[in-house]
Amino acid sequence: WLNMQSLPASRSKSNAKFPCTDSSWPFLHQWRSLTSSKSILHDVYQKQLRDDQPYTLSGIFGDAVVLPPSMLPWLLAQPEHRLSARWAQLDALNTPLTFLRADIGVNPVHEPLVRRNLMAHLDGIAGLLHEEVALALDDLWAGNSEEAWREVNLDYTIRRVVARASNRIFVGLPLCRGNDYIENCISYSTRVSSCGLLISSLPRCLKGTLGVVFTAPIRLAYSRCSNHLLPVFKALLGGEAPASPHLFSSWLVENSAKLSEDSPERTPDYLSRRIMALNFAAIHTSTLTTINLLLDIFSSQSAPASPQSSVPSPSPSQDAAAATEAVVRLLRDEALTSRARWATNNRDGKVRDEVWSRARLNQMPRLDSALRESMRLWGLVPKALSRKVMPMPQGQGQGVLLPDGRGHLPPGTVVCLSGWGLHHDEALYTRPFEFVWDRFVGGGSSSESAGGEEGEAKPETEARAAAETDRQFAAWGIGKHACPGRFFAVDLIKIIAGKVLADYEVKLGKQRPENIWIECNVAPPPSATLLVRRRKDPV
Ligand code: HEM
Repeated sequence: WLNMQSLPASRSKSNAKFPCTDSSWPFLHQWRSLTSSKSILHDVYQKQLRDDQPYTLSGIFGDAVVLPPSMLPWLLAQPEHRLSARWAQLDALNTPLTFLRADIGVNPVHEPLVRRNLMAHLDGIAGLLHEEVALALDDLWAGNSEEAWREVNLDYTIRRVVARASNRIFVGLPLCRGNDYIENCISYSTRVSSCGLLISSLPRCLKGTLGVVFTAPIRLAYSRCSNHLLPVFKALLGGEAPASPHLFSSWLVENSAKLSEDSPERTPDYLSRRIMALNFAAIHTSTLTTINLLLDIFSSQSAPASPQSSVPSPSPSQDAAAATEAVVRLLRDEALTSRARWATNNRDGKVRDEVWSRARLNQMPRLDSALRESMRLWGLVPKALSRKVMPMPQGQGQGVLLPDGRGHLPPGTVVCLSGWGLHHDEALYTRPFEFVWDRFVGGGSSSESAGGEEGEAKPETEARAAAETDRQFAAWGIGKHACPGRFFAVDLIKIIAGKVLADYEVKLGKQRPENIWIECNVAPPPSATLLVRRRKDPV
């Protein structure tokens, strides 16, 4: 623990001597990386396919050594105490500072509950997620009128839908609908990311003092959220509120009872901070992924993946709007078929009750494929699988040797792979820069040389569900540290997108707005809007 703390906190400087990803002067490539990471990450991957060498990537927010794709199996085999995923994540956003209590990030007791309890309850919570999504979307998109078209800001509205639905499972009713709580959850999760990045750009000597100033907005957001969370946990701990099988706050309290009497993890304050760490993991990531998916679907113009596909190819004479309409129709048909199969209707044919379950969500292969394809195209971590070289106990050597003597990495070095390069590798994905929505439905020619997680050969037409990880798809990470919340996130995003497809008419301007890059972070533009109108008679 002491060893870990004594490592340079964030803004890693690579002492390893590898060629730079960019031939300009060292100072210049830090600045160039701020706006040009997309081409830098693409070029370095292409170079590595030829020379199989590591490269140093310099950036304002820290340096990293980009390993060639051939080293992926070696990287995955390294134990956490040598190459640490956790410390790479903690450093990247300075979470020991930005989570306000170092041990919330360093000792993530909420993580096993995501792996175990959240996974085990996915079936039971799908209906709750749907109920919250439906209400939140109607509040934010439909307003009082079903007649008029409305222009909605995607970032503003989807962030609130995601925050409300996630908190339906994290803390339950009525808090998940409390305006002050939700606004401050959003503020907290946004500020942990932005302040974390800002602190990363500071010289080490200024982090302590300026860190306190920069984290002030996070303190404020936490303090406001804790006004709501502390009473919830006091009631759960005191037995005044019943435990619930589908509530993360209940699982946290149950778990804390197994810890020693004097553990701070048993206090309402720590339990509240755990909920905020979950909000941080869930809100920003799921919001951006949903927005990318909606923008991709409602601007889709690509030919289908397979010539046998049921989607008509846009011909030169067919206008873009007709091509998009054809894709939307197929996805909407799937959403409506699913509703028809899982709903009970009133006598007048209107839906009375809908069953939501994993079985239902698993029967939406078109939407699954579109989501996976959107994540392939825009994966939120273009610098994938970041790992930090940890110091070894005395006598066991310092640092890590790369395979085949291709270099030595001193402690503190951060390594990664070019996830962007991997996802846009023409040998793995035909038409790599296009949104081919049905690429993973099966029957497509998506990943010709695709292998599974264990490297086994996969047939060309293999369908891939959005939450699956494999060695050609790094959007969730790969291997034992792959995102444990991905099944929950995929269910939520499919529920939101399915609802939009079934119940709303949507128009997007002529072109999909360009995503923005800030160093190795890529996101849809916060100003992106859609024109929406609630369908009068969705079915
Ligand atoms: C679309 C939404 C999401 C995306 C794109 C995403 C992506 C990721 C990625 C790329 C990693 C790092 C993997 C690595 O280093 O190899 C990660 C880790 C993690 N994610 Fe997610 N995530 C999402 C949603 C969630 C949600 C909803 C939760 C919790 C409910 C969650 C909890 C976690 C945790 C606890 C880790 C750390 C795992 C570890 O280090 O072993 N994520 N996520």
